[in-house]
Amino acid sequence: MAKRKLNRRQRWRIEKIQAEKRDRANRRTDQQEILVADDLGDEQHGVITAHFGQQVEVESADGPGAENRTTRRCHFRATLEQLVVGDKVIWQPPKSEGLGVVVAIEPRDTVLKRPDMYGNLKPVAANVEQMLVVFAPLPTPSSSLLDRYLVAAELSGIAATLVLNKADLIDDTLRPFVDELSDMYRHLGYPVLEVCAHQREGLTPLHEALAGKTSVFVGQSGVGKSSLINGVLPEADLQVGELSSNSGLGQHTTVTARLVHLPTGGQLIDSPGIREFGLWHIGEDDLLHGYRELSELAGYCKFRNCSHRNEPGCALILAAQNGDIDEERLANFYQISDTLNEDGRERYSTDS
Ligand SMILES: Nc1nc2c(ncn2[C@@H]2O[C@H](COP(=O)(O)OP(=O)(O)OP(=O)(O)O)[C@@H](O)[C@H]2O)c(=O)[nH]1
Ligand SMILES: [Zn+2]
Repeated sequence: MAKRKLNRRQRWRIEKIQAEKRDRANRRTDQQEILVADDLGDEQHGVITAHFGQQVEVESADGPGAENRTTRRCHFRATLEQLVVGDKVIWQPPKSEGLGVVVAIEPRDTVLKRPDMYGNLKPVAANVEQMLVVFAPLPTPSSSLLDRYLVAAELSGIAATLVLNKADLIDDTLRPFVDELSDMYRHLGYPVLEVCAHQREGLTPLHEALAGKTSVFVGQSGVGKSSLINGVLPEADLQVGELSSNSGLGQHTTVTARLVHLPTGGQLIDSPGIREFGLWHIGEDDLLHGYRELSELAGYCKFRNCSHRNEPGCALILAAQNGDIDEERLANFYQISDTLNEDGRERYSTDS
């Protein structure tokens, strides 16, 4: 059969496909070289402190204090589930020059997830112990939005602390409103700290709350998360600041998370993806479990399948009528529940 002459466009397409094939083959060889190499040292424990596509940064510590910490770039075995910042891992250093290899992930205590661009839930951080939910007099706080973060924290098994920033803006008119809001959450057992990132006031209790734990800051855009993070981080550790400066205008362009150490001994994990953390994957039953005072009562409803909307003998409605629980929380529960679509996914992020 006579060979058909290809036009320029067709030749370009074929060259592109061949280049992609070569690229894939090179990547495979690269991986094989890493995995079959027997020039790796003993297994060590480490924590993922940053993720860069095909590589991660792993930190190991020989003892307490920054002087005992070392970080090393590593590849990871292709068979591992997706590694995220905060993951505790087993890795092997190279015997000579080069990259280490992460060979196993230790079971995660907690995991924060969010949907990727295709809507599939992907982990973004692991082993977070504390969520600092930031709010401020401006933008005007919404208890429904705060509840969303708190529910997400409860359902992830992460302790939550509320941080009221921009205390300098609380005048006599605003004071009763923010106090009422803070008291509602304090009564539920959530600590509420009042701080001012601009005047660096109230930072001592914040440092104390951060000490010895792995924390994340979450909250609506503009409440001052970047300002607070810069306030608690030492000068030398401004990587988080660099990340957050991308989102200073509300544009979350950087997706890489990073774990940094605080002078107080705690750790902070930060990324724009974590800051937008929301109720991505919950159904109505889960939602109730995220409301600590409501879920406790639900067992006392007259009907086992009570929807807690208008049934006689609903323990939640009765408690709200008697003033035993805050009506605002019940109203928020209804409102969030209404935004859950049929397959149990929240249609709106906490950033909306
Ligand atoms: N008055 C006052 N303004 C503050 C304070 N802290 C932060 N701000 C201001 O609030 C605005 C938003 O602060 P950011 O730190 O960028 O807020 P953010 O929550 O990180 O915002 P995103 O990056 O969009 O999520 C900036 O103009 C800050 O200067 C404060 O304590 N008092
Ligand atoms: Zn009920």
